[in-house]
Amino acid sequence: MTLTIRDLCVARGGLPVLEGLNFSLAPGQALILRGPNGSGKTTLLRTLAGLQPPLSGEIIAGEDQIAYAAHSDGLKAMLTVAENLTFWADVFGQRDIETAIDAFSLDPLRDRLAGTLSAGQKRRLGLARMLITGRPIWMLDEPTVSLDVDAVALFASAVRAHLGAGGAALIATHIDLGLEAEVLDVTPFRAAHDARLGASDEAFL
Ligand SMILES: Nc1ncnc2c1ncn2[C@@H]1O[C@H](COP(=O)(O)OP(=O)(O)OP(=O)(O)O)[C@@H](O)[C@H]1O
Repeated sequence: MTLTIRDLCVARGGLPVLEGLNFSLAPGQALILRGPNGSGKTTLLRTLAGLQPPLSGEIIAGEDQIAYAAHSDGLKAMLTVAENLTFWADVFGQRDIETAIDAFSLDPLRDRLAGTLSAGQKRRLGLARMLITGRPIWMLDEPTVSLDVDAVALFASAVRAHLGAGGAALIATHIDLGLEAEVLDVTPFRAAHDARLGASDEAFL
């Protein structure tokens, strides 16, 4: 299923951050989101993932197509690595956690409490969750933060495999992942009056 964005305006605290966005993401395609700090990449991803409404425009995607990995890993500290993945498998109606464990080399950690993992290990587990969702369109916000070189390579391989299986990915990242991907620089779409100019109490949760 292709994700189609038409004349989209995304906002923060009611103030436009990015506007006039038009693009699509087809099966097998990766798109890298670029732009300086504060330019609106997270706001865009959150809007596409359905966590906040757009100010205007259209997001055309089928139901339950999008899986989102935010800055935080969303792990349950008192569950083990395997239990975290099983929990998410239950949420998304999936069974297989071994593919995700293999993809992110989590087997030696499978019985460790998630709360005891290092930052990079937590990130690997958070990213492994994407495979568990069974959803075709991945939205990833700075997925490689805390990852070492080997883990970045694991992540890039997982994305490649996902694309090869007909999935798609929209990835906000400042580093080169070595993926065959188009780049969408959000800079030209920054709203004339952006959220930096106004105050808002709205926090990203
Ligand atoms: N609480 C807030 N009140 C007002 N503006 C905010 C608030 N939080 C974020 N913003 C602003 O919203 C805009 C978009 O931020 P966003 O996090 O989407 O950018 P980003 O491109 O993901 O940045 P980064 O590369 O630093 O992660 C920025 O101008 C930011 O300063």
